[in-house]
Amino acid sequence: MLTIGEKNLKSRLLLGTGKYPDFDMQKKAVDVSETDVLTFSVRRMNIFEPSHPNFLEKLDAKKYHLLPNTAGAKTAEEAIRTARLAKASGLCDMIKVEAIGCDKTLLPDPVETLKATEELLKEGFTVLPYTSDDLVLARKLEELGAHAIMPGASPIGSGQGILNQFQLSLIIEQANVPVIVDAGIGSPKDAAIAMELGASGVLLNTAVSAADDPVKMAEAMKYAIKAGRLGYEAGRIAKKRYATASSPMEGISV
Ligand SMILES: CC(=O)[C@@H](O)[C@H](O)COP(=O)(O)O
Repeated sequence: MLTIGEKNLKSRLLLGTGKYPDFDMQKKAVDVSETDVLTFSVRRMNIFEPSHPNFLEKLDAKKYHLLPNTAGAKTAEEAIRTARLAKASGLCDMIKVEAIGCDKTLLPDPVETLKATEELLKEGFTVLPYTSDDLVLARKLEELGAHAIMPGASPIGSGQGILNQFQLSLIIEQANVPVIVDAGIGSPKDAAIAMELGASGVLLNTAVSAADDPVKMAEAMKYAIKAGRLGYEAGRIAKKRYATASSPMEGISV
């Protein structure tokens, strides 16, 4: 069980809702993933225009914890405004803070992320900031009261997987709130590695929505995250420089 703020989640997979070939495919992939949390960009939702297309329309939104995100924001002010809009529309009091500092890499702006997180926490939101894999920044976000830390594995939508396992593992080791690896996951292997490192969960979108078969990939991600978590809990063996026989001969008289 994963707990973020007051939400208890059965699944450790948090899924994005954008970029699917169509809404039927999106629904099938979401169903098979068994996720509890769906994230979506508030700016793309037409939340106050029910007649406009809404990319959650095929999903039974009541079955999920909705995690609106502030994608498109570059400043704390924009992120805060977007979060308030999501709350005012009655969608949810959880928010994924995304304040982008670089158009090419979509890497987060640390200063604006901190500012937005601080303000939204004061306003009573459950705040999950998307951050770089920087240990000190992660710690500062936690000190502010962030309910989870979401370090990127690699740039959003790049599918490059985890670029710096060392940095991620430092964040995981020191955090006292859930660490959700967010962005850049390319394959089930990447998701399993994140979980084996001890992450509390994985948030991903493109790896599923842009896969040749999004439904199959959603299922693969579900199993990879479960397998990674089990492996982490089971405790892997230590790496050794030289071989140790799997069937030791000591004590056996031939
Ligand atoms: C949907 C969402 O929140 C993305 O911004 C998120 O960071 C996922 O990134 P990937 O598409 O790389 O999985």
